Amino acid sequence: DPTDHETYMRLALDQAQESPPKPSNFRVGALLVNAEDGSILARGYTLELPGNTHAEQCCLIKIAQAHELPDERVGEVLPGNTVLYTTMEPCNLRLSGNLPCVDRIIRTTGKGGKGGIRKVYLGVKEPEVFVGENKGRTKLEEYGIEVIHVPGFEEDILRVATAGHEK
Ligand SMILES: Nc1nc(=O)c(N)c(NC[C@H](O)[C@H](O)[C@H](O)COP(=O)(O)O)[nH]1
Ligand SMILES: [Zn+2]
Repeated sequence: DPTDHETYMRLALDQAQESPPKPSNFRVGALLVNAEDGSILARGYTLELPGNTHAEQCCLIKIAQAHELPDERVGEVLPGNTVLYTTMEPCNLRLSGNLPCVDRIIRTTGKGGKGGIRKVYLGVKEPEVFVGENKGRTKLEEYGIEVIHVPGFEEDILRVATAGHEK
C-alpha cells in the first residue's frame, strides 16, 4: 500500500543524506527490499563503497560480498520478489564509463527473468546535468522490470542530490 512505498523512499532519502557532496555526480540513496515480507536486504548511498560507486551499486555489492559472490552473480541470492527503491532513477550511462546501474539491475533477473529485481521504485527522473535524457526506464521495462514513480519527495531528493554542485 502507498504508505509502504513512502516509508521505503524516505529511508532511501535518509541514505542519500549520508553521501559526500561532489560536483561530478548526484547524492542518491537506495534500498533493496524483499517484497514478500517487507524486509530490507541492503541499503546504500553514492560513494559509500570505494570505487566511485552509485547507491544502487552499493546495495548490490553488499549482498554479493555477504554471499562471497562476484558482483555479476548477485542475482543468484536475491529473493524472487526483490524490489529496489532509489531516490533517483538508475543510470543508463555514466560519464566515468563504469557499468550503468540499469545493466546491473537487469543482470540480476537471470535466465527467463525469474528472481532478481522485479520492480524499481524511483523518486525522480535523472536531471540532464551530466548526460542527456536517461532512457533507462524503457530498457528496464523491456526486460520485464516494472518502473514506478513514488511522488511527493521530488524537491527534497533534488536538493540532496545536487548539494555538491556549483550554485
Ligand atoms: N541513480 C544514480 N545513482 C547514483 O548514485 C548516482 N551518482 C547517479 N548519478 C548519475 C550521473 O549520470 C553520474 O553520476 C555521472 O554521469 C557521472 O558518472 P559517475 O557517477 O562518475 O560514474 N545516479
Ligand atoms: Zn548508477
